[in-house]
Amino acid sequence: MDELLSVAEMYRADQLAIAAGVPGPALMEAAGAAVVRAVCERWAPHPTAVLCGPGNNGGDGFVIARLLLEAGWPVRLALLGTRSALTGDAAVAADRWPGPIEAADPYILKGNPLVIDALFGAGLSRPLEGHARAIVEAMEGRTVVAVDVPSGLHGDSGRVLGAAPQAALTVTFFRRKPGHVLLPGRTLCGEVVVADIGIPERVLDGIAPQTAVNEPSLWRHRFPWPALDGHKYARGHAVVLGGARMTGAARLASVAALRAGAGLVTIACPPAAFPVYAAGCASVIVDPLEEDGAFARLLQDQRKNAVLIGPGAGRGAQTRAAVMAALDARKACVLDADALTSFADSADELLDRLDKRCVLTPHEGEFARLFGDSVGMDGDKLSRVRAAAARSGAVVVLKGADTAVAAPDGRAVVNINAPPDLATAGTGDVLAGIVLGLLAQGMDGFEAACTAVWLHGEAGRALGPGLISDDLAGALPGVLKALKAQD
Ligand SMILES: NC(=O)C1=CN([C@@H]2O[C@H](COP(=O)(O)OP(=O)(O)OC[C@H]3O[C@@H](n4cnc5c(N)ncnc54)[C@H](O)[C@@H]3O)[C@@H](O)[C@H]2O)[C@@H](O)CC1
Ligand SMILES: [K+]
Repeated sequence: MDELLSVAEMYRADQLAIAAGVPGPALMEAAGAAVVRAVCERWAPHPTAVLCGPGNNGGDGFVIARLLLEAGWPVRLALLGTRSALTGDAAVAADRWPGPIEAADPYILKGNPLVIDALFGAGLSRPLEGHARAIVEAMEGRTVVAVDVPSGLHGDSGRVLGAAPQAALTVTFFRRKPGHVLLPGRTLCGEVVVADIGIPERVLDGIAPQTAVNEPSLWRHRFPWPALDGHKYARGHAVVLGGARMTGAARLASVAALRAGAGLVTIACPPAAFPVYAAGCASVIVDPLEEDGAFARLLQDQRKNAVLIGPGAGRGAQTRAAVMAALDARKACVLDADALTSFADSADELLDRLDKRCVLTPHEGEFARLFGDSVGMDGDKLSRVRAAAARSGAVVVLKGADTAVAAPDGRAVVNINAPPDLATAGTGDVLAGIVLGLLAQGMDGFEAACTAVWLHGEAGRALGPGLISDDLAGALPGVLKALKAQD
């Protein structure tokens, strides 16, 4: 499993490693050596400027400078702050640096050296200003190798505090931090190498991280592959509420639910729209809602076990009533788009009714409308999605290029396989449909959401540039086949 450690958890990992007998200076020496290894694998000896900060990130820099010098590289080292202010392991590392210590002035970047950014790492505690900011800004356009994180990037949030350089390579230690995968951090890090610095794996038992990169090892063992002796009813019957006008959305979602493996999919739609839906995918059942209360009656069928409401549903009282009908019928639910926005003025009415068999799939705008009052929009993406899941009791998928998924019990993942080509109309409807198809097959809400987000990203990658949302479901068989081959 690819855990993501918060900054606090990483400090705890360091402490536990030291308590287990790995000395602090040995960790720093290993960290520096790992950076040098990564650098030497990628660049030939080259004039290099190592910029060291006032803490242990700077200590790593002293180790790096010494090891590069020993490897025959032309190295200059500059320190932000004074040598006498260094303490602990950083002071030990500085003692072992045989060369001069220059002032961290943008002048040191003259001649376009390779820049090793060891100014600030996990200890970043406030926005960069003054001298620190000037030297970071002077890195613009240079080739930068970041130690742990690009300085100024916050390891928990992925946000820039003041300024941060664009790195070509970031070498971090033991495990990635959320800031390496959340935007804009992921972009600023460039290539990320995770180095083993001698922290024993078992320290994770004492930390029990709750955050991970979304990858198949988290949920593959529970993927609902059809059984040889199974039949379509064993694979669930998913229902999609179809709208009167934006009919494409429910059609995209219904096909995606089928491709994700649902045994049957029904679109329940206004009678006037019946011909449009009926002329769509031949594998989808279309059921016109002839009179008031027809949707609730349709859901009385116990075999219909999962419901998607939102894509193209329209905003307002009718959609709110449909959501309440699905919740009253105790179906597994996916609520997306208009189903979320319809509760913008009465968020608590919805949030008080949800449980972990409900998956909400808002983008940032929908999230703001539903959770703006309870959770707010100031926190970073992971904190907000976690708070939203805790508030609602539902699984929340906060979409974007760095989609984050949280369960009400505190688990969360960040998804990193989605290509930018997915930023096109209708892809959200497809995602909602995949979640629905997996819920119909009995997957639990959090696992269904994580699986769906990953499959959606893989389908996007398989198609690449030029993809439109109509293509995505058709790419799922190839993605699923490759996933199955990993078993
Ligand atoms: N045993 C350990 O804890 C290990 C730590 N390692 C390195 O140590 C780093 C963490 O070290 P530290 O906890 O000393 O933290 P940092 O070295 O990241 O920064 C802390 C220092 O920066 C100052 N500072 C923070 N934000 C500032 C700002 N905006 N402007 C100016 N000064 C600012 C703080 O006052 C403090 O002096 C990691 O990122 C990693 O690179 C590695 O050597 C591996 C082992
Ligand atoms: K750094």
